[in-house]
Amino acid sequence: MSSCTTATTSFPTKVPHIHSWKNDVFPKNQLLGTLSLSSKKNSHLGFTVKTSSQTNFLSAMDEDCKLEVSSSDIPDGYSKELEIAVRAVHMACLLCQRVQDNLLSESSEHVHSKEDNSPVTIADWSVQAIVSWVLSEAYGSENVSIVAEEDVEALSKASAVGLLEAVVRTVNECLADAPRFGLKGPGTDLDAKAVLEAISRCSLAGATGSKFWVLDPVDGTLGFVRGDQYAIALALIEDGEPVLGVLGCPNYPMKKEWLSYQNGYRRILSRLTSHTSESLDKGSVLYARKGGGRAWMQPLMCRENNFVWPNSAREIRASSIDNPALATFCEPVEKANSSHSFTAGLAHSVGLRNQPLRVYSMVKYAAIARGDAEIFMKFARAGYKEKIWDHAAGVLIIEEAGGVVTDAGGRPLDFSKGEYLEGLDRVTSTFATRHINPKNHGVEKTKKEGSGGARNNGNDNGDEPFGGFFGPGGGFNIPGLGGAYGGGFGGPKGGYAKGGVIRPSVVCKDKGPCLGKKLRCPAKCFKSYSRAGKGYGYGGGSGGCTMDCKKKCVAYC
Ligand SMILES: Nc1ncnc2c1ncn2[C@@H]1O[C@H](COP(=O)(O)OS(=O)(=O)O)[C@@H](OP(=O)(O)O)[C@H]1O
Ligand SMILES: [Mg+2]
Repeated sequence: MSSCTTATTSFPTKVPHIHSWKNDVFPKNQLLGTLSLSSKKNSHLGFTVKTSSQTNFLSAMDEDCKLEVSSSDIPDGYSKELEIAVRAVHMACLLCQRVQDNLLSESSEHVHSKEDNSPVTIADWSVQAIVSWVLSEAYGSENVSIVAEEDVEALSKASAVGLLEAVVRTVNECLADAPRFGLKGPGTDLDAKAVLEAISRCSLAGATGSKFWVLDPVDGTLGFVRGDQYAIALALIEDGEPVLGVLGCPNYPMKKEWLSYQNGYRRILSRLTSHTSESLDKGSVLYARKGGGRAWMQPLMCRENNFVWPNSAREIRASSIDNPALATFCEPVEKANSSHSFTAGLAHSVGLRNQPLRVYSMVKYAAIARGDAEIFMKFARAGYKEKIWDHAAGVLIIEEAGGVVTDAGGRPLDFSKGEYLEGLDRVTSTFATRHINPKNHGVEKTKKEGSGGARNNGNDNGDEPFGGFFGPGGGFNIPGLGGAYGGGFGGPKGGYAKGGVIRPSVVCKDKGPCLGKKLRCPAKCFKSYSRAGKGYGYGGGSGGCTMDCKKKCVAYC
């Protein structure tokens, strides 16, 4: 019998409640306390981990703690890959925490500029090196294809000798800890050549293969250098679809309530309190594999402890809130990455009332998967092409947690076309929506058709569900999306134009008092947009409403 236990939570009772997030990442009045987290009671004990199928690469040090429990409802595929990926990401989180601590205490000596002016730190290269090294050791470098964000160009220059030394040192410090994560270390330190090789083994060319890993070593580099949220994102893609996703979120705590404690306070408090696996300053690692319908969240381990797989993981579920007024959407912190004014208009038009949750990096995906928010909107500048490593891990985790991820047109994201997400609907945009029963809400149909709200612009009888993401009668209707692109709503017969905006109408198909009744969105629910911002190019009108086809038979804003 396993002697391992799940550590209990240590939470100081007299902690000041502080809402002042750096850069307003979690704005004041943010709902963090008001959204209900729909967590299942399951522990991680149902998760299959077959130690017999693992290679010697996994050290024997935590054999006692491995669970031999099998589970019929979780597919067994990728269990070895998942375990190694989770261990590697935990190790990378520790590396990043160390570098971030140094960064915050030593000024910006460790921050460098890439050609696109985004800051890149020692952590980016070091994480890429260690993940590449770990995967190559596990499978043989010739068998592993990794697509990752960083290259070695800047690091190989004669002028970057000091930088390279710092990366090599960081990599070796981290790998020296490998046994604590149940991974075999290199034995002797890697030299600069080996580190550069590990980094450059990750090539963009691999993105066209049928099976490859995709890594964003530090997603949300801005958040990282500002001492805020960031993520380490590792996914395995097979035949164009993510099959494994692991998201390391070193500043995203296990408990939603802890989000309201400012990062710096959490760090100080945790040093004053006893360390457990859920100390206040500890972040988390989220993971899932395709088809299981389950996603998990683990606390980062304390620095002096050994990592035990898969102890302390708890199942997470996407939110089940279905009232837009209670829902929250996430979006990037930086306006340059996504138009805040556009999303504000869209949010208003669909009845979202809460302040947006602006958070750096793929932690937005973590927030949705954990049920801290319901929707993710990102509308990048025209011409910007989304990269696969900024989405792959998060998409899978959300989907397995019960959410839906599509582009603005309701189509699933396509990871089969190389380094970029090609063919995103019109502008680059992604949506992550809450858990919803597709059959009840008309999503299945729109997904099959390969479109969503915008698809219904061409609806010529006004009878079909609009809104693409969610049909009438439940969930959020997001008709504003189609309208905001200039298409309006409804169609030549079913729609009604006012001020350049076509109002949708719907004939209710739900059995009950509303069956057959025609509902039309009130005109006041719509307003026109000329542009969302320089360079964004969103035109047309926007607006939307919710149709209650179940009980009250009314359409309201
Ligand atoms: N102009 C522009 N538009 C849209 N997206 C861009 C743009 N430039 C960069 N990126 C990519 O966005 C990643 C950061 O996205 P976020 O959603 O985390 O944005 S934000 O940091 O919260 O503002 C960021 O990831 P990292 O580079 O890993 O930080 C980039 O891949
Ligand atoms: Mg990124």
